[in-house]
Amino acid sequence: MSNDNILSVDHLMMRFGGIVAVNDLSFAAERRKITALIGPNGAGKTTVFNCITGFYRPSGGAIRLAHDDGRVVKLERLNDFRISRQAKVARTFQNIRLFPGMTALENLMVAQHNVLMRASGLTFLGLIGAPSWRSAEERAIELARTWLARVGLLPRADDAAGNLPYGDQRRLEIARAMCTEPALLCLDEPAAGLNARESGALNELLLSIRGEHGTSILLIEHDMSVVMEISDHVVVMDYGVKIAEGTPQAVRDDPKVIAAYLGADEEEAIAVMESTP
Ligand SMILES: Nc1ncnc2c1ncn2[C@@H]1O[C@H](COP(=O)(O)OP(=O)(O)OP(=O)(O)O)[C@@H](O)[C@H]1O
Repeated sequence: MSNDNILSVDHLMMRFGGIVAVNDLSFAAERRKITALIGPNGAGKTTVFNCITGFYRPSGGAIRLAHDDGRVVKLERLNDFRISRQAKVARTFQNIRLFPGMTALENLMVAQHNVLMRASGLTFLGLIGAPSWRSAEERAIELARTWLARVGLLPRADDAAGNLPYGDQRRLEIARAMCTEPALLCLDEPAAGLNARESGALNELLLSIRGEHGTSILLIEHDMSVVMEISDHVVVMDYGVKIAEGTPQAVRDDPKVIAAYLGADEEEAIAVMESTP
């Protein structure tokens, strides 16, 4: 890997009472690349995400995010609100967390709440319809419509998010995260529950977010067809520690990785070994 890392995780520790969920984990995610974090169930992947995105305060170690302009943010010291606002880290969750009764467009407007609240002068300018507020609102609608189009959901902009098919809801969540204009996009199992066609569409979307949009992506994923096809770098965890990292091809052929998956779940082990990068 080059040294242009957007994220550096150094000696990360996370303990829950007597359980050591993440044990002295170090890895980096390169700027404008897709880094995948994989490993059998319970390996500690989501805990790492929760530390990066401020849901958990790590028991030890450092997590640094380096912006394009050289500014470095110490994520382990910030709460989740500041991490999304100052560090520009956005995430999606294993379970879909949209507002089901709001339309697809409204879900993307809610994501821009911080920008709109500032533009509204904490509601006053919004109430009187000040020009600065109106132009901020127009920009927010434009950004929302751009991302709806990018994920193929513009025709369904006015449909309730909860009425969309499952695969569409997953893409809408990614669009919502992108409306916050993140420097780093963290996706927790975005392919969970998708069929092969939907996984293919997800791959294309993530490659375009990395390629055309230039956003760095950190991905937890069990679907090896996604991991092997789109990742630039793969970090493999087992029992809270890193057991391997490298290109998709290198980790797929690594005996330690195969052993970890064999010990965990036969179906997953076969998926790793049969996957083609
Ligand atoms: N809030 C918590 N309190 C106590 N233990 C926890 C907590 N969160 C995670 N753990 C434990 O930490 C370990 C790692 O869990 P984690 O969810 O990070 O694994 P994972 O690799 O994301 O698993 P999966 O692929 O199944 O989502 C597990 O043993 C889990 O039970």
